[in-house]
Amino acid sequence: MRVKVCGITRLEDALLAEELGAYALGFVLAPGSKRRILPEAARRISEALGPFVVRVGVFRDQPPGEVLRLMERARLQVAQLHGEEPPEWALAVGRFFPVIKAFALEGPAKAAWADYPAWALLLDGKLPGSGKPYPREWAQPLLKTGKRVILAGGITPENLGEVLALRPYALDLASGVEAAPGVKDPEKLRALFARLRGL
Ligand SMILES: O=C(O)c1ccccc1N[C@@H]1O[C@H](COP(=O)(O)O)[C@@H](O)[C@H]1O
Repeated sequence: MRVKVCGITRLEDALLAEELGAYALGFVLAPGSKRRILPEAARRISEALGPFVVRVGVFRDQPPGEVLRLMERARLQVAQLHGEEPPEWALAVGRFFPVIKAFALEGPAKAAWADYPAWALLLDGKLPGSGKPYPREWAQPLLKTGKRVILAGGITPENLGEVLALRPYALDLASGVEAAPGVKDPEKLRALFARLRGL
């Protein structure tokens, strides 16, 4: 299973996640986040990683020009739009970087979201990065469309089985493997990848 570890702010966390087998690492460049990282700090981490781990920038309601500037400054590879961005913004960013579009669930996902112009769609709870899960069956209408769907929102090493059962394209975790916002817990990271190998 592809796993993105999000909310990276420290080099040691990034290197451990890479070593354990993370497919992608997320750097939150959205204002107001308790996991926000400056683009220069994200760049230093990005440049220390090997070539086979995807560097994702996470944005919320930032116009395409700002997203593209930050992506370049931080040397990231995929843009995750986590707000109410109109499709035109994703198209503008998508001319330069693959886009992941996140949707906040307050009820069942809408199959029509599959038409949003993005490489993959991400389903999160109402409050991004809050660690609060939603009823997992809410993901089904979008999963059934055949679009690449990434599941996020309150995933932990303990509840991994219930999200894996839905057979998403990938999983995305922030708080479930943290000791504090922006600080990963090495034991939780190890538990996550050990469980993934065992399931
Ligand atoms: O983590 C944040 O602070 C954040 C801020 C703004 C947009 C997205 C954010 N995080 C995303 O939230 C989910 C993970 O949430 P959880 O903590 O595992 O419940 C993931 O998609 C992050 O990219």
